Amino acid sequence: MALSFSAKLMRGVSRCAALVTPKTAPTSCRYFSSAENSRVLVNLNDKTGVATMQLNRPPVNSLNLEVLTDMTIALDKLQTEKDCRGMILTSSSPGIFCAGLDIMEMYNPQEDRLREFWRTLQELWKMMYGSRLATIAAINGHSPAGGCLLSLTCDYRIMAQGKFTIGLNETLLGIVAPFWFQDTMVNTVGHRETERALQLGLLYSGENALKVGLIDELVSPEKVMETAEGQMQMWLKIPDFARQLTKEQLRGPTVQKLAQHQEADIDHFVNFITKKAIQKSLEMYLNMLKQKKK
Ligand SMILES: CC/C=C\C/C=C\CCCC/C=C/C(=O)SCCNC(=O)CCNC(=O)[C@H](O)C(C)(C)COP(=O)(O)OP(=O)(O)OC[C@H]1O[C@@H](n2cnc3c(N)ncnc32)[C@H](O)[C@@H]1OP(=O)(O)O
Repeated sequence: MALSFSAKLMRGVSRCAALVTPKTAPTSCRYFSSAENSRVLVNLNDKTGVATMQLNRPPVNSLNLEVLTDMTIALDKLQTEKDCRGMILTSSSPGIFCAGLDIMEMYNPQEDRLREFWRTLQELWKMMYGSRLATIAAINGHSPAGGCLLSLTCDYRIMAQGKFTIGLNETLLGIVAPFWFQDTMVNTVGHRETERALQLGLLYSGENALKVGLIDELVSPEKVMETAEGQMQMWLKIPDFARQLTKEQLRGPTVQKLAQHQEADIDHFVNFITKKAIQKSLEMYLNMLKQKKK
């Protein structure tokens, strides 16, 4: 019998539930996942109640089924820690926050895995967008497509200055950002800017992202984490209950919309991605990425 998503989550939680506390760790800092080969590195500072989640899948932190699953499990675990109040999402590879979904999950896919991949992304998005935690994205590098989406699920975005770009560029790959990607963008930058950005597949510079409100602050790369930590202190000055209820009122309807159409969205995604023309577009984009190096 197929396991429900929550059953799979519980199975995953029990698999990685042991908290690892390396001898060298400060006593206030608990490591949920610190092994260098973990795809997601998570620690919780018991003194501040702030967790840090680092994407750790070099070279570009592209999101495959395993990374998405690990993130979902880690977030679920943090949210059940009653003393955890905030989370900073960042990357262990300065220069790349996240290259978005792993295109290899969508290219020549096996249908079962493709379905599970999309469902896991949906679940992660719902958890992140509706999280009881105050969440801040410390965007320390490029953040296209799914990378931009992840940052948009946070309550506040700080990006590193430099040549990095951010945006929902799906149309450049010949694919279409689904309604819930679009909703998240509309809720952040408004309808008109979303129309322009998504149709053109705009990748914004940090300066332009700041102008349209896609990010909240642009700071030098070495200041990204300390700015995130400082900003988090402000968010945590607000009583949790009041902040959480306000967030729920503002974001709940958007989360509900996906929850109500989740199965249809998976069918739609699978039908769309497996079309010959879409596979051709993905192949051309992958070739373009490889050619770039030569
Ligand atoms: C109506 C419709 C309704 C329903 C749904 C239908 C549609 C589906 C919607 C799907 C939504 C999709 C969301 C996505 O996120 S798609 C992914 C988009 N990502 C990108 O476009 C980014 C591509 N990458 C880059 O631009 C660069 O890699 C980056 C991030 C700027 C970093 O540059 P650089 O440091 O120079 O690194 P390289 O380019 O050399 O990359 C190194 C290595 O990684 C491979 N790679 C890069 N990105 C990805 C990726 N996203 N997936 C898989 N692999 C990736 C790259 O090819 C290199 O590989 P190599 O083997 O050559 O080393």
